[in-house]
Amino acid sequence: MAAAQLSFHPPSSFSKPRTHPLTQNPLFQNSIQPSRPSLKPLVLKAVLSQNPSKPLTQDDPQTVPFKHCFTKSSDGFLYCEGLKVQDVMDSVEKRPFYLYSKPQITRNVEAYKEALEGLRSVIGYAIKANNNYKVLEHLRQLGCGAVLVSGNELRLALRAGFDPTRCIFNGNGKLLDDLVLAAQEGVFINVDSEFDLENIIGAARIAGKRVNVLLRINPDVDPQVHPYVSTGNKNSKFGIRNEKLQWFLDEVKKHPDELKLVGAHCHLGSTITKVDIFRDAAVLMVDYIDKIRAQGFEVNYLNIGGGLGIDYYHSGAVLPTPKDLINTVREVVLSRDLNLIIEPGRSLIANSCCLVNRVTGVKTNGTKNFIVIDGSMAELIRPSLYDAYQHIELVSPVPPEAEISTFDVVGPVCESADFLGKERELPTPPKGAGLVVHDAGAYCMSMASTYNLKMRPPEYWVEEDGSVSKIRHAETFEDHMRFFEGL
Ligand SMILES: Cc1ncc(COP(=O)(O)O)c(C=O)c1O
Ligand SMILES: N[C@@H](CCCC[NH3+])C(=O)O
Repeated sequence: MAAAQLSFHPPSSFSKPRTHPLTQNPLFQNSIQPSRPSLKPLVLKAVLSQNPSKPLTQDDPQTVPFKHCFTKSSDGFLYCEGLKVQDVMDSVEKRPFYLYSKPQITRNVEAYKEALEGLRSVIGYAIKANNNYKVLEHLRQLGCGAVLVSGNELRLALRAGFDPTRCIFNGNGKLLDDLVLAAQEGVFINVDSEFDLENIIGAARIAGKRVNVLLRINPDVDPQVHPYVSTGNKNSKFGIRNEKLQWFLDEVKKHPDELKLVGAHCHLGSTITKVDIFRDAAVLMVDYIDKIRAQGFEVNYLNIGGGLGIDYYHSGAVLPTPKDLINTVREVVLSRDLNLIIEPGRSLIANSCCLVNRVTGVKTNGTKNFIVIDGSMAELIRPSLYDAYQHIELVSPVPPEAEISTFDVVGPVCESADFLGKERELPTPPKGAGLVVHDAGAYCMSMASTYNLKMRPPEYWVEEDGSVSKIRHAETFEDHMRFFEGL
C-alpha cells in the first residue's frame, strides 16, 4: 500500500521552517490555502455609528495582543473596537446575541505566530472552542491548521478550506467512518487506545492510505484546573499510559503499510494559568520520544496540545501569554530538533467576544437580589456547568441614583442552575438595559443548546473597518419544526 501522498505548499512568514527534510511535510508549511468552494456568505452588512472619541482604556491593539477589545469609556459606555455596543444592540434583532471583534482574533493569532518564531510549528486551532464557519475561514486565512474531535468537525474544516494535511484528529471515541474520511484526506491522527489503533488500521486499509499517527500519551501531570477540564492525569479517559507504550510500538511495527508513527501528543487540560506545567509535560514527553526513537522510529513531532488560560476575572492579574508558554518549552523542543504542534482553542478566541443580553427585570426574594436577563444557560452554559466566572457589566451608563447592590444574574430557563454570574456588584439596571457576559468566544456558542426552546442566538462581528456583519443567523422556531416535517 502506498504511503499517504502529502502535498507541498510554499511556506509563509507564519512559521519560518529551517532547512530540514521534515519541513517538506505539509503540516509545517504555513501557506494560505486557496479556498475550497465556500458556503455562501451570510447576509447583512450594517455600518453603525463610529465613536469619535477613543475609549479611555484602549491601548494600541497592534502592540498589545492580549488587551481586551471591549473597553469602557469614562462616561460608562462599553465599546467593541471603537463601536458602542449599545448602538449594535439598537440595530439588531431583540434577542441575546454574540458580538465578536474580528481584529482581536487576528491579534490573538499574531501573538502565537510571534511566540513561535524560530521553531518549526503548526497552530492547530481546536475547532470545538468555536465552530462558527466565518471564524474558521478567518483563522484558516491567518495560517492556522485545525484540531478536530468528530467527523463533522473534519467536514466543517474541509468546507472552511483548511488543508487536511495541517489538521489533527483527536478523540477517545473516534468512529470508523470518520477515521476513513480522515485517512482519505491525509489528516494526522492521534491514537488514544488499543481499539482506536485497531480502527485506524482498518480505516487506512479502507482508504488505501498510509496514515500519519501520533501516540496520545497520558503523562499524568496535574494541570491544577477544574476536574471537568483536566485531561492529562492518570484517572482521565484520554490517552495511553506509560506501561502500555510498548504494546503500541509493537503494533505499529506490525503495520508498516497502514501506519507511519510520526510523533507524540499530550493535552493536559484547559484554563491552565501556570506555564511550568507545560514545561513539566514537555520534559516527560521528550523522554517518551527518546524511548520511541531508540526503537528505530523517526518521530519528529511533539504535540503539546492546548490549554492556555485567559484572564476571565479581568482583575488585572498578569497571566502567561502565548510567548510565555512557548518560551517555557522552546529549549526542550530544540534539544531534540522537534517540530512543535500546539492546539489552542480558548486563548485564540475567548476574549474576542461577549454575549449581549437585555435586562428583563430586577427582583428580590428577601435574601437575594436577581437581575433577570433574556440570555441564559442555554446560550452560555459555562457558569452552570463548571461554576465558571465570566465577567459581567452593563453596556450603558445608568442614572446616577441607581443603587449598587449584589445580584445573581440569572436567565429565564426553568432550572436553578440557570445563572450567568453569582453575587456581582452592579448598579440596579433599568428594564431593557444591555448587559454583557465577557470572554464568550470559546466554549459558549459551541456548547449552546435549545433547552426550553430558547433557540440559538445570532452572531455578529465588528470588522477591521468598524462595520458590523452578521456571521451566523439566529435559530428560529421554524428551524425546530423542520425536524418534524413529513413525520
Ligand atoms: C485534545 C485537545 N486539544 C486542544 C484543546 C483546546 O484546549 P484550549 O481551548 O484550552 O486551548 C482541547 C480542549 O481542552 C483538547 O481536548
Ligand atoms: N468546555 C470547557 C473546555 C473543555 C475543553 C475540551 N477538552 C470550557 O468551557 O471551559
